[in-house]
Amino acid sequence: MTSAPQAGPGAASTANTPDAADAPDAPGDGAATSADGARGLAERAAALGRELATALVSAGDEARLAAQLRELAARLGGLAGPAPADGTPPADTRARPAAHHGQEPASRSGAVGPDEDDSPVRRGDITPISSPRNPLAPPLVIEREADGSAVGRASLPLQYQGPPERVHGGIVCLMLDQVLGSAAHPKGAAPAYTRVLEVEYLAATPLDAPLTVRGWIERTEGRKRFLAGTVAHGDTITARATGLWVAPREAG
Ligand SMILES: CCCCCCCCCC(=O)SCCNC(=O)CCNC(=O)[C@H](O)C(C)(C)COP(=O)(O)OP(=O)(O)OC[C@H]1O[C@@H](n2cnc3c(N)ncnc32)[C@H](O)[C@@H]1OP(=O)(O)O
Repeated sequence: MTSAPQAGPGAASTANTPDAADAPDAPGDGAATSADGARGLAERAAALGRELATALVSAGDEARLAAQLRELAARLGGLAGPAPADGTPPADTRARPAAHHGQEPASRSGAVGPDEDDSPVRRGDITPISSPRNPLAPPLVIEREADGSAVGRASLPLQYQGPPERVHGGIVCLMLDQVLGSAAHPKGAAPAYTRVLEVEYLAATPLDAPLTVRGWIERTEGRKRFLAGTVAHGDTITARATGLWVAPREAG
């Protein structure tokens, strides 16, 4: 096991998950006009995107869906605030430059990895499982434990369903990839990538229920890091995984 906070690609992908205290206000609270309005706006809009996805896949009649769409549209419009007279977006909400592909991690909360810099769009900011600004992500909130392991928590709504009432197996695997990837990056470790990920599905992973995903390093051999992890609902381990993360040779 490692004991330090991590850095690296897996880490970066998890580090943008906000602490509860740092999380944006609930969506629909009005226009995001604070100094870090771009991030707040993006995260609020992403939250509405998640609500939209849930509404679209939920059983219901068209009238009910239409009402939900109108309500969401109103809340989305409320986030944007009044349009400037000349149509120019305010400076802090302009489209950011395309993502770079550097290795530096990002952290919103500091709970995992060092604090993020102010670079435009950070790789860790956009993963489809942990990013608060990506409406595809639940998001899974990942933190580093004192012993160096990583723990992610999420409750997955209907759009993540595979078999009825169960989380899709690919999503279970995605959560494990992300959390084990975070655990694979103790502070100062070279970036490493998933080389092997084996998942055993032991029991149903329920929708709309608190899930805990854990990952830890079992051993390290040079540039190879062997990981293990679990997904649990309460005391029930619904999946477990082992994996190998490898730093490219050129990383030294
Ligand atoms: C930053 C923010 C964004 C991050 C998002 C979150 C990421 C979440 C995690 C991911 O999704 S990572 C993305 C998916 N993974 C990849 O894209 C990795 C694709 N694979 C590679 O790029 C290369 O395979 C890799 C750099 C990982 C390694 O290539 P190499 O050519 O250097 O090595 P190779 O693949 O031949 O094998 C590496 C070592 O593993 C060993 N190995 C391979 N399979 C094994 C196995 N099954 N069991 C044990 N060892 C195994 C292999 O023998 C070898 O050991 P040795 O170096 O000691 O000889």
